[in-house]
Amino acid sequence: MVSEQKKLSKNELKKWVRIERKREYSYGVMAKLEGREVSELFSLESTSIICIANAGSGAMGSIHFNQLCEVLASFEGYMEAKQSAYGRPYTFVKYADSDCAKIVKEKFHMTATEHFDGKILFVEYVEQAKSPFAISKPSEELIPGLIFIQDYITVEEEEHILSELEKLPDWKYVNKRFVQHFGHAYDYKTKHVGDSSMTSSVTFPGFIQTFLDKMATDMPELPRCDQVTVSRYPSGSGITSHVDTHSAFDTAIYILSLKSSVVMDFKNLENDETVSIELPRRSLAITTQDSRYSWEHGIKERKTDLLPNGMVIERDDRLSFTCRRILPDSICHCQWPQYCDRHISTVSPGSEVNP
Ligand SMILES: O=C(O)CCC(=O)C(=O)O
Ligand SMILES: [Fe+2]
Repeated sequence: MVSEQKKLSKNELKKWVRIERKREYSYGVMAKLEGREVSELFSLESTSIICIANAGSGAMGSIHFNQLCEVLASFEGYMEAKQSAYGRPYTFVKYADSDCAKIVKEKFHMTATEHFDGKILFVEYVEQAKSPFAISKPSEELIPGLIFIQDYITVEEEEHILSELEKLPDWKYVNKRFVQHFGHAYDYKTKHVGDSSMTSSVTFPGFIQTFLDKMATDMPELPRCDQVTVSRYPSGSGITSHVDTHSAFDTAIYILSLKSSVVMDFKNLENDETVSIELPRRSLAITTQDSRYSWEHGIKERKTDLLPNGMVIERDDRLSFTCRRILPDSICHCQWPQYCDRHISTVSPGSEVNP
């Protein structure tokens, strides 16, 4: 580096020193906010995840997150970006592999480009475990009966579903979120199959049918769904802790997360123990057994989430599919009579019925 510096003119050297100072400052801010040493933040080996240390929600005069994503998404292998919590001026971006990430790092690190009006980015590789893309594997032991599949759909499948969802008219507003119901007519007021004031359509749009067929093929032992609720959660909204009504739906409830990850809290009704897990975008969570019948699940109303590995990230708008099979005779045969609505007619305060 010293010999290279010698070749620089005085002005170039001054500029270089200024950029170096900015870089050190950005890394210092990030280390402080992450509660780590600068040396622990980044990986010297190339990885598929990069961190833009000076662009994010709290970066003054910096590049807006959406603008950043738009540019970085135009590079091959782009999968997803996660923004740190508000006030944390850095962003993590995941590519399909380290070769794709390398092209982006080499293009932008310490370099002014036309993409960002000459602004310079500081780009480093990050190890998966120290990133918000750490594999989140909620253990079956923590929440019995919960089946979790990371990356159940591909980036392309998610893109297709999201573009189809954009076209849907008539979202209904319910408790700060928006919903659409598809499939088997089901009346949420009477809790019976039949007349439905809230069902958009009893036949599924093609892109939902394709998804249901995929699940039926992959998991033939589980109930085949005939009812789908599509929910759109503006950042900051959530869903009250609840158990999907026993007598309304069959033994497995499927939740597909789209566009943004979120932390979902599960509460064991036997001892009030709470376990929070991340539902990354494109993942599928299936509640069966205890997780279906004797644990509540809900999403807190807040704009940021603390991930299991300690990272704090900003929520984006999230969409989800909740897929279920309706019990035609409304009779539940579960082994949790103490929590079953065939025995209990009242619902605990604050809970939602058939969200
Ligand atoms: O949207 C989600 O992630 C969960 C929705 C849910 O729990 C429900 O609709 O019953
Ligand atoms: Fe639910």
